[in-house]
Amino acid sequence: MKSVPLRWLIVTPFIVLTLISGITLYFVSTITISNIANTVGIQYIKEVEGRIYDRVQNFMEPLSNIVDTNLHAFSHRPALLDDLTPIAGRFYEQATPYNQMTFISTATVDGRYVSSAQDPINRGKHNIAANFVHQPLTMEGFEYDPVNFIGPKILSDATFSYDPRTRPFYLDAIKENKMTWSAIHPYYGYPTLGIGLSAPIYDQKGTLLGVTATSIALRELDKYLESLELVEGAYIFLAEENGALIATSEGGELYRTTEGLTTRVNLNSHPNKVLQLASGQLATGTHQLNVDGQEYLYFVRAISLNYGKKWLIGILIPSAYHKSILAEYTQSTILITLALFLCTGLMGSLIAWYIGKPIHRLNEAANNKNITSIQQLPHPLSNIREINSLSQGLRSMADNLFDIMQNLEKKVAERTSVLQGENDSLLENSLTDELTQLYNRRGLKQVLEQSLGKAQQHHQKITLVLCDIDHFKQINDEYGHTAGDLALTAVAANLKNHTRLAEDIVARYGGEEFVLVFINTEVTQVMQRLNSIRDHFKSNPVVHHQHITMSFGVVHANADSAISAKELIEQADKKLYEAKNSGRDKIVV
Ligand SMILES: Nc1nc2c(ncn2[C@@H]2O[C@H](COP(=O)(O)OP(=O)(O)OP(=O)(O)O)[C@@H](O)[C@H]2O)c(=O)[nH]1
Repeated sequence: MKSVPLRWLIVTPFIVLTLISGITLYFVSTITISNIANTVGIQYIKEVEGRIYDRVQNFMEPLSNIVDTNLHAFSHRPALLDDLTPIAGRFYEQATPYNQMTFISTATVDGRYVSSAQDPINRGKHNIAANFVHQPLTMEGFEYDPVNFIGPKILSDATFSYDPRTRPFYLDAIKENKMTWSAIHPYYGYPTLGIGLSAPIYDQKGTLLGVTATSIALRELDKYLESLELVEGAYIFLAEENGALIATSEGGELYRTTEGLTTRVNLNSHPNKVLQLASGQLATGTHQLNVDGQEYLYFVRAISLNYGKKWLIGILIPSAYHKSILAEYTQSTILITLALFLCTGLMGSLIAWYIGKPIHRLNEAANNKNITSIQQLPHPLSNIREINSLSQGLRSMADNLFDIMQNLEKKVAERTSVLQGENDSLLENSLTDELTQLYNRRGLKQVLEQSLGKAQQHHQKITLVLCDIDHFKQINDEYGHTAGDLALTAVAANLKNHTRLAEDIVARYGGEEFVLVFINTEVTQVMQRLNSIRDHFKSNPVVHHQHITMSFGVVHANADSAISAKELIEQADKKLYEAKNSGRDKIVV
């Protein structure tokens, strides 16, 4: 199996994980992002819509509460309507908390009218209007007086003839004979719409006493929608069920006056194309709207006010908005994830390097032919316990091996020395004649060739003598073999005594035949030696008073002669043969 580097083993899983995570995150985010964006968008819309719903409800609630309260009071205590002056104070106080409560009024069946009148735009302009104070059915404006309720007349206000029973709020309430909403209408002279709620007053016997009403300016709702901080490109509208606008986040006009004719702005005629197209889908619920290629999430919710009034809230948000936010988040998440994996991979690589480096060093030392490279490894080798214990193990193994090797070397040296001795002894034995301790024929061959080569190299003379004991058989026959051996030993000693130990050679050539080699010696000197040898035999018996003689064949080679050892011996043999044949005890040169 192919081995894998530690670094790759650690880093590869992180690279694979990074790729898988990146690809998975990319696909998951691409597929789910639009669903999530829609869900988030709808959540956002619902949250905004809830706030608007509550705001509109809170805004409109006082209207019906006040009418309800007054209706209840007058129908149970009709006498209150006998004097409308305190009613002026009551209405003034009721309107005080609400800046947009333009009128809180009551008209009686006999045509009297009193109201708390409030400027729909300019806050603080809060007065009393009544048509019975100085002249019946003549409307006048009055300052509020906390004691008398109706204070001095406001001179700047126009005085005009006014019969409330001819006004829509009165007529509608009588006609419907119940709590009735007025149509939403502009306040003349003011840039705001308004709406009223009126109810006929009956006493407990069912006698009609008049009509009580309130009206409110709706400009606050428009300002509220405008003030909402929405995502860029979003729109909100508040409209009636037929699409007539009550308020928008646009802050655009809500009614137009053309040639004295005032008309409400409807969604379907709105200059903003998004709002205009929104008019096509006023059913409550979630819709998708495409305006010039731009997708909008569009949500419509109904607001049910008291007494059967129903309005619509519409919210439009560009779908791209949440998608782009989510895409940014997803992108960041992917990048952070990838960066994390990358860092982890790098960290893994560093760890691998940290672990791998001492292992690599161990490996190098282990592969080195010199065992000391393991012994010389630093200690501790690494901060990793396992690697240190491996290094320690390897070091002690190397120490043991080192000791074993040293012992082995010592034993081999000892053994080699013994073998060398044995070898020397064997060699000596193989070259020496056991009986006479002279060179045997093999020894003679070896030393003769060396001496001959040396003599020829140094241009020295060399003389070889082959000699044989005469009639040696008779000694054996007469005295036995042991005596013959003693005789041979005595001959060898005599020959040896007449040669120079360092330079000359004495050898037993075989049986009772011997060889003498004289280096750098004149023939006359050789002859002297041979004669001395012969003399010694004459005066010294070799065994049992037995004297012997020897025959000699002498070959002399000059300094420049190129004769071989073999030729020397052959020639000497011939001379010896001559000596033997010519009567023995002779030297033939
Ligand atoms: N004791 C003993 N006798 C040996 C040894 N080697 C050879 N001989 C004897 O030497 C004798 C040699 O005899 P021969 O070859 O007939 O020669 P010889 O009697 O000396 O006569 P010539 O050489 O002709 O003078 C034989 O009897 C051998 O047995 C040895 O190592 N010990």
